[in-house]
Amino acid sequence: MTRSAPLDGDARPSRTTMPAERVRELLGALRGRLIVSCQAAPGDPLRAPEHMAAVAASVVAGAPVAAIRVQGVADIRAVRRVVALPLIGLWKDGGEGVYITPTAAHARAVAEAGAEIVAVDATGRPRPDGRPLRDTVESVHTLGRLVMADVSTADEGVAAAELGADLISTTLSGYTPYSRQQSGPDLALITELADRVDVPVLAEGRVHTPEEARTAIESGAWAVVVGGAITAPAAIAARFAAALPPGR
Ligand SMILES: CC(=O)N[C@H](C=O)[C@@H](O)[C@H](O)[C@H](O)COP(=O)(O)O
Repeated sequence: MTRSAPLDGDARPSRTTMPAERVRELLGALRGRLIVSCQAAPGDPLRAPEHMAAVAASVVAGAPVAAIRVQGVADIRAVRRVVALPLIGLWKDGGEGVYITPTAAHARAVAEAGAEIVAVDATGRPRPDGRPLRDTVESVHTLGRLVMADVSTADEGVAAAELGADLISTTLSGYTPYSRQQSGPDLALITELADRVDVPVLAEGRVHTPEEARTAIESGAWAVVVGGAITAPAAIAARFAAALPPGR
C-alpha cells in the first residue's frame, strides 16, 4: 500500500545529506500520528516566540504528538529550546502568492534555526526571486534536512516529489485560485497524492475535528497536521460564538 512505501526497500532514497537511517527514523516516527502547527497570525496577542513556545510545550505535555510545525526563525529557536520533538519549520514572508519559505535563503535560515524538516511553497507559481524550487530543495538537502512540499493540487505534489521533496502536504489546497475550495480538509487530494507519489503525504489545512483527523489518515495520509483547531483560541472562540442561536 502506498502509505508504507517510504519505509520499504524500494522507496526512492532521499537526496538529503541526512543519514539514511535518521531519515527512516524521522519519517517512521510521524506515521499515523498527529502533528500540531503552532502559529499566531499577525496582530494576534499570542504572536511572540515565548507564547508559541509555551503553546508548543503545552501541546506536547498533553498529547502524544509526533512533531510541531512552527513559523519564523525566532519561533523555531524558541520552540526548539522547550520541545525535543522533530520540528517542521517555515518562514512566511508576505501574504500574497508564494509566501511560505519562498526562497532558498529563507529555507537555509529555517534549517539553521533548528528545524529538521523545512516546509516550502511547492506550487507552480512564480517565486519572488525568480529562482526555481529546485534551488530551495537542493539547499535544504545540503544542510542535511528534509523538504516538506506544501502544495495545492496533485500535479504540484507529483512535480515536487520528482524534484526530491521528502514529504508532500496538502497545506495550500484552497489557497490558490485554481485549487479546490472547500470548508474542510481536501480528502480527495490526500487520496490522489497517496496513489501518485512514493513519499509520505501529510493532510494539512482546515482539519477542524478529531473525526476529520482520523478520516484524513484513513484516506491515505501518512500523518495529519492540525493548526488553528488546536492552537488558535481566537478562531476557536469565534466558531463557538458563531454556532449559538441568534437573537440574544
Ligand atoms: C495556507 C497557509 O498559509 N497555511 C499555513 C501554513 O503553515 C498555516 O496558516 C495553517 O495554520 C496550517 O497550514 C495549518 O492549517 P489549519 O490551521 O487550517 O489547521
